[in-house]
Amino acid sequence: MGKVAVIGAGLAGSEAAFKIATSGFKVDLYEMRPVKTTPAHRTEGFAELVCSNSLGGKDITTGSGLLKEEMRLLGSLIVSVAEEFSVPAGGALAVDRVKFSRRITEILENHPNIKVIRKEVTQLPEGYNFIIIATGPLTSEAFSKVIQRLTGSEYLYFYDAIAPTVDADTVDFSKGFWGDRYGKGKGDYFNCVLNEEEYEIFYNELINGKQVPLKDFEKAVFFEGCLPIEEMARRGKQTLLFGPMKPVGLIDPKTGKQPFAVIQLRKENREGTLLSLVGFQTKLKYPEQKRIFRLIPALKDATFVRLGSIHRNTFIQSHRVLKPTLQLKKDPRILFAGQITGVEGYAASAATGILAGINVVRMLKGKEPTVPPETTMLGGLVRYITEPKEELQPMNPNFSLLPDLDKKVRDKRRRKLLKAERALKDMEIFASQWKN
Ligand SMILES: Cc1cc2nc3c(=O)[nH]c(=O)nc-3n(C[C@H](O)[C@H](O)[C@H](O)COP(=O)(O)OP(=O)(O)OC[C@H]3O[C@@H](n4cnc5c(N)ncnc54)[C@H](O)[C@@H]3O)c2cc1C
Repeated sequence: MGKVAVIGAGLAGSEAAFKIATSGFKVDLYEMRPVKTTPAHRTEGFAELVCSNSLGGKDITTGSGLLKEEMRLLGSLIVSVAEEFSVPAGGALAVDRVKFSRRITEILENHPNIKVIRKEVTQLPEGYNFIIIATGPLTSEAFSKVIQRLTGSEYLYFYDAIAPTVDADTVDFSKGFWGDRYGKGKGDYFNCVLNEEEYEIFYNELINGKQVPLKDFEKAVFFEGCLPIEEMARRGKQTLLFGPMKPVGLIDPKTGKQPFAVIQLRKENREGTLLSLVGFQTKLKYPEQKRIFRLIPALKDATFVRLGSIHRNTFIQSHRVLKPTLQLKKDPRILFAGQITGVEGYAASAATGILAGINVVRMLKGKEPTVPPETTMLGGLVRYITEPKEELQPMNPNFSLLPDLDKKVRDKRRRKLLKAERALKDMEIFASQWKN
């Protein structure tokens, strides 16, 4: 029988170890807490929720709700324990975080196939047939260096500067034009145009917007390369016009002139259904981001599918180093799961842990590793993080990750419902067949 190590007993590592153990295989689960802790964790419990106590919405017409339903079909430990200790939270699955983590710890510590080893892993442990790395966004420094050696240093990020992303369907394309600066490129940018007066209003709101207070461990100096947009604006009224809002090299076809200022939107996925605001990473509070960015004429009615943020986050460039099966291309006996792969949020991290566990079980049985169909949220998510692109930014589950099944259906909710039903049907088949 093969030997498996799972490193990190967070959301992803707990799911992976549980899947392997309940499939009848032995697994060593390494967790460094309480011997060494992270700047965000407070306890020694497994699957500790470090911030919000919510695992996101339950409605299957939301990306996060659909993903959790798929996880349930795959026998998720996190989802079943979350339901056991849920607390009222409207449409969201929120939990009593202490009882939740305590129960998961109990289940894993008492499982006959799991051996828990409480120590910081500083080298890749030897003597294992398969290793799952699930050390999360706050991977210890010593182990980050190991990952860096495994993936190549240029493929490991330590800070995460996320720019807001909007649903392309909600952008007013009459308030700007497509084009690259100096005509270089393939026309992947949409330029939202602002005149002087619009810029003035936007600028004043931006510098006075309410910011999220920095947590102690985040009080790092911002890199010049990823300054929050409002920080940059505070350096002077002209700074943005020479930075991310510079209009040079762009001619508005409507006026034949260079606009006063632009905000560029870049396609975030192949289909172009998601567009991100280039260079607009921010520490503004979420409601402030929506209010202020909707002052940009083209974004007046925009739906934000992701809001901007900057925080410490260790993650690999999965699209360069991982297969969709979550195996390291260079060494397929090593798999990655959780936020370190570039997915974001409790549920998405846990879901990738289940997939890593499934693939290790398959390989232990001498079978090829697998990926859920692309019509499922988990299938869409792992394809998204591993498909070729310029750069990876952490990704939440979102409906635009799934192929459009019926473009003719106008009603958005109905289209989502159709996608969700199809996803669940396909996941049910996958869940019943992955063991074969
Ligand atoms: C400050 C902060 C706030 C967040 N808030 C939210 C939120 O509100 N909602 C949300 O959905 N998501 C939030 N996230 C994201 C969320 O934490 C992650 O998506 C999720 O916890 C990731 O799961 P994971 O299993 O990948 O990592 P974790 O849950 O972090 O698990 C990784 C585990 O690995 C252990 N470990 C690290 N290095 C080593 C080592 N060398 N040896 C042994 N063990 C090691 C850690 O102790 C930890 O237990 C937040 C993240 C951070 C950092």
